[in-house]
Amino acid sequence: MALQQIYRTSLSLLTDLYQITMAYGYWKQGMAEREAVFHLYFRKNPFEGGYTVAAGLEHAVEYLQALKFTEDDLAYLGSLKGAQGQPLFEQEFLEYLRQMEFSCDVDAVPEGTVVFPNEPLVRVRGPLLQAQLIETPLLTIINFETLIATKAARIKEAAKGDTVIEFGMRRAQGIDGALAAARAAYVGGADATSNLLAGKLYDIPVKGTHAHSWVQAFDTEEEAFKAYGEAFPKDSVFLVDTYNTVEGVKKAIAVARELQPQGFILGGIRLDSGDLTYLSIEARKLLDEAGFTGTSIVASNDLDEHLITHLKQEGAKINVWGVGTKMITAYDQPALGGVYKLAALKNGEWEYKIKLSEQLAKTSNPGALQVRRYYNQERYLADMIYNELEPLPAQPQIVDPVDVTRRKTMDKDALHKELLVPVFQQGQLVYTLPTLKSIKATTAHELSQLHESIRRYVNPHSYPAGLESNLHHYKLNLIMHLKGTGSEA
Ligand SMILES: Nc1ncnc2c1ncn2[C@@H]1O[C@H](COP(=O)(O)OP(=O)(O)OP(=O)(O)O)[C@@H](O)[C@H]1O
Ligand SMILES: O=P(O)(O)OC[C@H]1O[C@H](OP(=O)(O)OP(=O)(O)O)[C@H](O)[C@@H]1O
Ligand SMILES: O=C(O)c1cccnc1
Repeated sequence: MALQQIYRTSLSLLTDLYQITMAYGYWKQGMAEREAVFHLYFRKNPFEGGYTVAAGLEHAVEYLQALKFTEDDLAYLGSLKGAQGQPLFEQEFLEYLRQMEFSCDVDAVPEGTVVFPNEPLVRVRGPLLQAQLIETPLLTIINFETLIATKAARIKEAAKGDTVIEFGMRRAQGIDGALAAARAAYVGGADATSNLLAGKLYDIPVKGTHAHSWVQAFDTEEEAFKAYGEAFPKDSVFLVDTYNTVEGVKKAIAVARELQPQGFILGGIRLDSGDLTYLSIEARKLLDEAGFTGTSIVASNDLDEHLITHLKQEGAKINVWGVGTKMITAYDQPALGGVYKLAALKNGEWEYKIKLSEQLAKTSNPGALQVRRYYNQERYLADMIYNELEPLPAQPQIVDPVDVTRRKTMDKDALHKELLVPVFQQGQLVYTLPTLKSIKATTAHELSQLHESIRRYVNPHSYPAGLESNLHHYKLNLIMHLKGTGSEA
């Protein structure tokens, strides 16, 4: 219950006011218990990339498990006044909220899974009032963590097997921005964090070096290195760029030699400014010549996947990457833009719902959706978004979302997996939350199943993911019906 521990016992008011006003309205209309289906999905991969890494489910589960209005919450809601000073909500409604127990079915894509636009990451089916109420917090949690996990995956990919340490806490968007992002970065690919509380809460390995102030606090750089080396004879990484980087490396080597008889091991040096390619090459030469071939070269300073790729292409001799601001804030795209849309409502029979949009691609999808991922021994082949409430044809076609005349015919039973798995059934948790380490392993495996051309940064290929053709046609007809333009031929 990490989030609750940090903040407070109830997060039930962590939602937009309009969720509660709609809840009140549904309750008054007698619609509160009508069965509804909502989907949480995004429309575009972040960072102009070719994939997205799902994250945040564990926090979403924690939130849903604790969804209960406390006396304090209800007193606050009871104190809210409308424009004429009248109470906003009737006492009887507050009583309904007091008795409310979460009873939805929730299906979701496990954390670490690679996902693509328009695929539901979470599907909620249950009483309309409840399923609506949880829109905002689900989006808050899943949007942010998925965004950061994706950024971290890109950065880890650029590092090509080198260690990546998340150094971003000081630049994060507030406290939870630091904690949730540290976890998401680990899910995506970071190997460790400098954030101690995240390390404790989530069991993420913690790592670090020292700051420039440590060096400044001593009369000379040598004294600073020596003092740090005496404190940490087996775990020292010296920051060498406070005054002159090349001289700093030479001093680090001299101190390491001096302390060697006492069993000192120089774990690494860190570069935090200047030309990281040139300086790392020079540092590597000096270290190797002095016999410190196992000493790591850590680099930090505004790094991201593009700069890391560039430095590697230039031949930089860096093997540990400290990445802060650009990873923890998803600097080049600060929000994922995931949405939560009503897709079906029961009125005796299921009625399918869509939200119209100017563009077909932005119009939401009706039904109770599942994603079937076809794959072979080597890689993932294609994803089919289909309506679980309707039968699947034996040879379903996947419709290309960009060019609807392009179709891919699949054998329904060809090797596949369903991405959404049961998480809550009638409000009861039925999902065993994987450990963070196994989620991280899932991410690495998932990424390995994507063709390189989908993982590249510049103009990545788009992975084939589209609607099953019956669903596609149903959607087109519904759009034409709602627009009053008849139906598809
Ligand atoms: N070889 C390189 N090619 C491209 N960019 C580099 C290279 N080496 C370093 N950089 C990047 O150039 C930017 C400027 O670095 P520089 O150290 O000159 O300035 P700075 O960040 O203001 O330094 P300081 O931390 O001392 O204030 C940083 O984002 C750094 O990561
Ligand atoms: O650059 P980031 O990816 O965010 O990584 C974290 C940065 O935080 C620290 O320094 P800080 O930025 O506090 O000071 P500095 O810029 O003067 O080194 C560290 O030395 C890194 O440079
Ligand atoms: O341990 C480090 O070197 C570190 C930690 C946070 C931010 N920058 C660097």
